[in-house]
Amino acid sequence: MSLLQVEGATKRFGGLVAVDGASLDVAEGSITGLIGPNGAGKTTLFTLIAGFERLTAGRVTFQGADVTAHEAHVRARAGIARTFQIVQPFASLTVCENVAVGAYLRHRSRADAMAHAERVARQVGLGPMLDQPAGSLTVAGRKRLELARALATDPRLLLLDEVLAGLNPSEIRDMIPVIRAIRDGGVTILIVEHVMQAVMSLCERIFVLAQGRVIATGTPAEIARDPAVVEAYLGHGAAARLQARSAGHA
Ligand SMILES: Nc1ncnc2c1ncn2[C@@H]1O[C@H](COP(=O)(O)OP(=O)(O)OP(=O)(O)O)[C@@H](O)[C@H]1O
Repeated sequence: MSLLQVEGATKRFGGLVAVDGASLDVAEGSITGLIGPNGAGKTTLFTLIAGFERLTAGRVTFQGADVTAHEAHVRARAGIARTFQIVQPFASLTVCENVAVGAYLRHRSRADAMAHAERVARQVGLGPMLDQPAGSLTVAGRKRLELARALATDPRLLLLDEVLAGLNPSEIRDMIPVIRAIRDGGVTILIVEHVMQAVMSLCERIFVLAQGRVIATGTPAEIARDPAVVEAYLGHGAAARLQARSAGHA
C-alpha cells in the first residue's frame, strides 16, 4: 500500500520549471530512492512533499488523505519529516537539546522531550555525545544530528536529503545500517542521495528525476541498466557509446 503519492507535481519559480509534472509513490515500510543529476528538482520535490512550498499544480496524498493544501506544520503532525542538505544545528545547545527541538512536536514538557531526544540520539549513535555542544560535532556527527532531529518528531515518512554527502567511505558504511534500522523500526523512508553504492544497497525501488520529470522507475538493477538514466547522468549518446565500447571489449 502507498503511504505517499505524488501526482503530476509541478513547481515554477518565475520562468523556471523546477519540477515538471512528476509523479511517484512510496510503499509503506519501504526505503525508496529519488536520484537524478544536479538541479533535477529533487530537493524542490521534497520541499513540496513536506509542505514548505506550495505546488504550482498537482497533488500530494499522504495516508490516503489529500494534503496538497496543508501547511508544513500540519504535515509534520500527520507524520512527514525531512532533513536538510545544509545542516544548521544550534551550535551552543547540546546534542540532546538540539534533538529535543524535534521532540517538542509530540512531547510538551521539557523532561519528556529530553527523554525522547536521548532515546533517538542513542538510536543514531550519538549516545556518547549527548551533552556536547552541537558546534563541536564532526561533519559525520552533524549528519547524524540532522537525522535525529527529524526522527524525534516520530514520523511515519522520513525524507532524507543527502544525509551521506560529505562523509568518507567508512562513515558511509557506518551510516547505512542506521538508516536500515530506522526503516525496520517502522518508519518509511524516501531518500535523495548522490552516493550511488548506498542508494543501490538501501533502496527497494528508485525514481529517477531529470529536468523536473520522472524519467525512470524500477529496482536498483533495472535503473542501472536503463539507457535513459545513463544518458541523464552522462549526456546524450552516452548509453550507445558505452554499449559500443563494451561490445568492442567483448
Ligand atoms: N527557491 C527557488 N527559487 C528559484 N529557483 C529555485 C529555487 N529552488 C530551486 N530552484 C531551482 O530549481 C532547480 C531544481 O533545484 P533543486 O535544488 O530542487 O535540484 P536538486 O535535484 O535537488 O539538485 P542537487 O542534486 O544539486 O541538490 C534548479 O535549477 C534550482 O536552481
